[in-house]
Amino acid sequence: MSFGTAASREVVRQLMDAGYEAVFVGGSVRDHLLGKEASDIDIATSAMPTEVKEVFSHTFDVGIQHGTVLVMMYGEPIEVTTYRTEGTYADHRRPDEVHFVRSLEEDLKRRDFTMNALALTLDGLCIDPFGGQEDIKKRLIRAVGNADDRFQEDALRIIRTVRFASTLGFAIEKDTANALKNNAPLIGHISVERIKTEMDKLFIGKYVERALTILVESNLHRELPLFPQEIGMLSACAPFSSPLHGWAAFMIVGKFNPQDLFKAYKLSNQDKQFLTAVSEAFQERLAGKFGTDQLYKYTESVLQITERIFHALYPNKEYMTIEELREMKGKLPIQSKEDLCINGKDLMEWTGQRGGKWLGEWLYRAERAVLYGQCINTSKHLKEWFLSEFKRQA
Ligand SMILES: Nc1ccn([C@@H]2O[C@H](COP(=O)(O)OP(=O)(O)OP(=O)(O)O)[C@@H](O)[C@H]2O)c(=O)n1
Repeated sequence: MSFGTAASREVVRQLMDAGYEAVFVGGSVRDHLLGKEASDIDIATSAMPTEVKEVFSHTFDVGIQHGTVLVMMYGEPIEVTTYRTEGTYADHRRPDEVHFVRSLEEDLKRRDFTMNALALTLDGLCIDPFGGQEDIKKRLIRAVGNADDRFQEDALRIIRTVRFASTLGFAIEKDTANALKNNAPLIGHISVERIKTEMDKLFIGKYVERALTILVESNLHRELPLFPQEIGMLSACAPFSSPLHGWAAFMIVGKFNPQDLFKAYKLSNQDKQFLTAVSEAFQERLAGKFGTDQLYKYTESVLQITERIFHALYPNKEYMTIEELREMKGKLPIQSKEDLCINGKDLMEWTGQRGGKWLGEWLYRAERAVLYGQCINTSKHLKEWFLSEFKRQA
């Protein structure tokens, strides 16, 4: 099975033709060996950044201080990074300095896990100085060299370990697992944005329950800004079909005030909107409210995760599957305001009155009338309904 896109293969070929070494590296090689479709193909080369720029006519300096040049090939952007070692990591996050080197092995040595320290040549030869292929076969996450060093260099790797446990279902090798526990407090050096990105990936992993257990057993959860006490409950809400479903369960199981959660993990406005809706829907569900109003006002996604959490917390209570929710929602006369057959212009025309606040109020009433079956959603029926109601109120 040949690896890489035509564009990425061409970039490797041209670097080699110019007399440099060039190989595929990183997560895409790992995923390829796992039989998964590889995305985000990275190329590493012995050429210095200035030399890479000499080989190609279309390049961009995206991270040249770290050795990365973006090469445009057949309209596709390809990242090419010079083999490098990294200096000290004063803040446990970013290296203070990088040194460009001509040796691939030196470059692979600075990487986090054996499964990520593999390189693939254009001919499909796997360069694997740290036994990454064997670990992939054994389904093991093992740090390259000394695990303490790897985590101390870059504390994000601590969360990456658990994220990979979630997405790949791999076990963590003993020394790496010990180092994970011992270095847990370093998580404090990572920005919440980065933690959030890793948690997003962790939530949608196929093995999320196992990963959540690892997180707690390694005491990593204590270092996170917020974490629910009831880990079993959180797991019971899994699997999650999107990161937001994971955060919703996290919020409800943890009994967190949504505002505290938003602040702690710096969530986006879009995330906040979704989670606020889940929080409200859950309260209504608890209060025994589940009817036309809820079906109408919440999206299928909000309803689905709310039901899932409700079921996990109250397993003996009745629960609706996504198919049932979808069917019930589908039976509503309208799905949203936009489906209403009339608009403000119609109301102005029928009454001869000018626009104003009253329009919104009457459109809302028309929406409820249709939703609750008091009027059919056609222009003719709505006109009749409206004129009689309007006259009655005048
Ligand atoms: N904290 C990190 C992040 C990345 N890497 C190295 O850089 C490569 C590329 O990292 P990234 O683009 O983040 O990809 P992966 O995390 O490996 O995979 P995915 O794309 O699935 O997130 C990794 O494979 C690994 O060799 C590392 O050593 N330490």
